[in-house]
Amino acid sequence: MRIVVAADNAGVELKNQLRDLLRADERVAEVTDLGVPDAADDRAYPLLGLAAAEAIARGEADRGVLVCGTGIGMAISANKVPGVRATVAHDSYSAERSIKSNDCQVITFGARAIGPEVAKKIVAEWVGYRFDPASASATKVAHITEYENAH
Ligand SMILES: O=C(CO)[C@H](O)COP(=O)(O)O
Repeated sequence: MRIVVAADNAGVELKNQLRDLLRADERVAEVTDLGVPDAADDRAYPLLGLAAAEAIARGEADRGVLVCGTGIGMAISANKVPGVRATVAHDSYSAERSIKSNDCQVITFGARAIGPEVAKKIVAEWVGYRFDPASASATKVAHITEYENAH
């Protein structure tokens, strides 16, 4: 699994912790950090979120972990990229269902809303989940893709 990570300056500290966790995870083949590198970089969250989602849409990464203050702006931004599904998931069950029900490639966190240890636990679990393309949920996700392709 190849994972892209990105954050604005509100989320950079948590992003760096999650990046390091993922780099130490033997289930993860590659972790690409699109920035920001530190809190002095004040690029707005959509620039980072869109860049990460575009990397997934181009097939350069399988999944993304995005962090801003709330996680909301990153999710909205990533969802604008055709083919990419993203959500905030600050609890274990939502993170699991974001993969198993929704085939989301992107999970987002709000560094001002969740503690780092909870976020790390959720990410470690999230890496282990897989979407089943033969599941009943796949038919539902297909409606989203069909809409996207038709507009
Ligand atoms: O949380 C954010 C966007 O959802 C971002 O980190 C801060 O955005 P702002 O409240 O507009 O500064």
